[in-house]
Amino acid sequence: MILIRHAQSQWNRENRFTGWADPPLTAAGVAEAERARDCLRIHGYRFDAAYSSRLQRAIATLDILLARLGQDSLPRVQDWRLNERHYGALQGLDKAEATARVGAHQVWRWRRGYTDSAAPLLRSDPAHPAHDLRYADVDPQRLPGVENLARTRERVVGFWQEQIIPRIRRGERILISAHGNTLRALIMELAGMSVEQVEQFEIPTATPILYRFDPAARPLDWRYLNTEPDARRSA
Ligand SMILES: O=C(O)[C@H](O)COP(=O)(O)O
Repeated sequence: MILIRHAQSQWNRENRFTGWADPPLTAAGVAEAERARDCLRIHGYRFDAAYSSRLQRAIATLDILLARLGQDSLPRVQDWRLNERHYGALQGLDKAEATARVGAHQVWRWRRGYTDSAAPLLRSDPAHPAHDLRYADVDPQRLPGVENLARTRERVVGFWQEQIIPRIRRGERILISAHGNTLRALIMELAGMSVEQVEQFEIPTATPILYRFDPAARPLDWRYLNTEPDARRSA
């Protein structure tokens, strides 16, 4: 299985809290995704199933990866449970401005703390996902106005058990394009990380992670694939 955090988005570049907001990739992000795709192509990766969140930065990253792997026609599933952790009222704020206002430690707790979360978006707020038609098929009670990493982990693990484990048991090769915090939560679960470990764990954009499993879908190990042009052949 290959996991990948989407390439640089407009709000990554502007250093703004993003969560379920939906900025596009930047030109640098497109180039980053193309480097990841070349890395997968050189190693001959092919996939039986492809998943992303419902946010365009993850969908576009997946499309770029599949296009030149000759897998344009592979069906893609967009599952809301792969969306980034919902950042509540922080969404859209500049991370540096937030740091100036409340201090680096508080901002770190919001971003990396396992149980911390910011103020929620109210259900009456038009920006709450319950008003977004893209989630019209989801039970509105399940749509968050803010999440900590623990809550994010619950929905990602639900997705994992329902969608991915049966495929791995059938020997299928899976590609998942998602987000920094959903992948932190998923790898915490698969690798058995402690809360202290996951709080220190960062995932770079557009860097493929190769995850291996035994036939019973028990995780064996994982590593990053090196996308630097000179390193690709020997990775
Ligand atoms: O949602 C965001 O702002 C980013 O995708 C991830 O942000 P983080 O590094 O602050 O968790």
